[in-house]
Amino acid sequence: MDRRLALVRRPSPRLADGLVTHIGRSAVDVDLALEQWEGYVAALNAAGWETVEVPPADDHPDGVFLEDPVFVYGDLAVLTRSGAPERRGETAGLREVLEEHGYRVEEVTEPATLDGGDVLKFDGTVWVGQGGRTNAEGLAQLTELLRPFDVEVVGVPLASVLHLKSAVTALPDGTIIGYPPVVDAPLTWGESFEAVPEETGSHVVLLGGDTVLMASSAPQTEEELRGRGLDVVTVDISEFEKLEGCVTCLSVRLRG
Ligand SMILES: NC(=O)NCCC[C@H](N)C(=O)O
Repeated sequence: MDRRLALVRRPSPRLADGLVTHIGRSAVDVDLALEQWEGYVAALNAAGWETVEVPPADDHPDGVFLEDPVFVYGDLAVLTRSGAPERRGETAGLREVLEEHGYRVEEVTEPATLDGGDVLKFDGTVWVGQGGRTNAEGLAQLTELLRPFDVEVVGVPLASVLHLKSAVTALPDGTIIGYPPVVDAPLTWGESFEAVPEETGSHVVLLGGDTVLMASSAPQTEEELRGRGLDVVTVDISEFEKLEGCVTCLSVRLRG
């Protein structure tokens, strides 16, 4: 079986100062967040994923949301340039780790902005949210970097949520699930789109086969996904949700 490897980054002691954009600020319990992060890592490990900790970014409150500073596709790793200037230093230390794991590393450059959380890939298509964090130049540079691959890149307008993957993710069979009030362009996916009843239910990490990881804050969606025959693993990430974080953004899954 392929080796399954995921990168993670330990939460900063300054986590509680993380950015909030589309929700009100509420107090984050940093000790509880650390326990929840350990639970998240344990869930990945229990599902057969080896985890590698990248160097911490303690000066960056949002550094734990590792999906945003890097996007991987095939043998390519793209270090991003966040639309939130406060988050730009989070790419530090990632090039070395990615090169160690055999990636060729490219960087998105000014005036482009791109957050990994805006990039959803599934089966030869890459959808790129166009909102507060990723601009048209970011889409253009990513499209160029992905040119060597047999891939279709599609821009998706986004206004109601932080990132594209805060609104939609893909199930193992390619169904795109989303919570309609925050999906600005459902027609992008046509009949492949299916609504879920809770916002945090629209975030799943594919763990392999029919197993998905999701937040425990979406019990109705969990039941629906189990009803579809999926094996569902849940984790409590309440402290990260207070900062608009999701299960998807707490790790970067590498190729086998
Ligand atoms: N990909 C993601 O959904 N990342 C969550 C980032 C949350 C962080 N507080 C931020 O605003 O950037």
